[in-house]
Amino acid sequence: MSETTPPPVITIDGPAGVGKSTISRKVAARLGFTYLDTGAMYRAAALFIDRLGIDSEDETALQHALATVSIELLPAPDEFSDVEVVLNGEKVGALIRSPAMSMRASQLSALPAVRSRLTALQQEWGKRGALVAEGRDTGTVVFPRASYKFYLDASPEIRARRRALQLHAKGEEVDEKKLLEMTIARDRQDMERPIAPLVRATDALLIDTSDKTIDDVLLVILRVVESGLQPG
Ligand SMILES: Nc1ncnc2c1ncn2[C@@H]1O[C@H](COP(=O)(O)OP(=O)(O)OP(=O)(O)O)[C@@H](O)[C@H]1O
Ligand SMILES: Nc1ccn([C@@H]2O[C@H](COP(=O)(O)O)[C@@H](O)[C@H]2O)c(=O)n1
Repeated sequence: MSETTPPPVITIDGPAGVGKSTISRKVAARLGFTYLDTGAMYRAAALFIDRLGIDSEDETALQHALATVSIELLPAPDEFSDVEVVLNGEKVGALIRSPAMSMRASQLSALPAVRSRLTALQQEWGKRGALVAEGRDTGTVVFPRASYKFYLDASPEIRARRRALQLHAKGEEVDEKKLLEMTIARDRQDMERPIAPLVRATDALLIDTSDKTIDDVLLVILRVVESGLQPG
């Protein structure tokens, strides 16, 4: 029996608002890889569960409902936009990107039924072609044998500041203190859950983005990938 080599996967993990989507989209565009936003899938799953009103303690009901859910990610029109998320045929991009949905996705993503279903769906993506996958556990759990792994980090204050600027640019009202509190709370939830917590894979290259521009970070990643050397 002949073994085929799986398509290459680059994983980019890190805490909330550190720049994973921004950087991953650019890396994917530069390399011609598909961009996989695993956080968008957790957000869509949270919306799905809440709409059905399933008791999050009811593992069997969750497993049953999630077994048939359809979560599609449509390519973003350009490297600056979010992927479009289609939940059971409905475009839900605008509904899942609010700060409230960020927290809800974080709460529900700790549930075993949610994690096992979404991990399986994400691993299917990895079989179809070259990927840049970003999230919290893409280098540790989803694609432990990824070709290249990166872990982005920056202080919560810097991340909340960047998020505030981003929302401000969109004309949204911003309470930076509240954003900081939510960032810290979400990180804690994601880092302290028992299953697939946010942690740097031992073989991931740590990039502290605090004093780096987006282009600096992009350059570091592309240099590693184009050199063909494993980062870890
Ligand atoms: N190195 C950087 N320097 C300055 N701003 C940055 C940098 N990296 C990202 N940003 C900005 O920070 C904001 C948050 O980035 P982004 O949405 O990519 O983070 P994320 O890690 O995907 O967040 P989340 O985990 O909530 O999905 C964006 O406005 C982005 O432009
Ligand atoms: N691999 C992942 C990706 C995301 N999550 C959870 O989803 C929340 C939203 O993710 P964003 O990247 O879109 O902000 C996040 O806070 C995590 O709780 C995850 O568990 N695993």
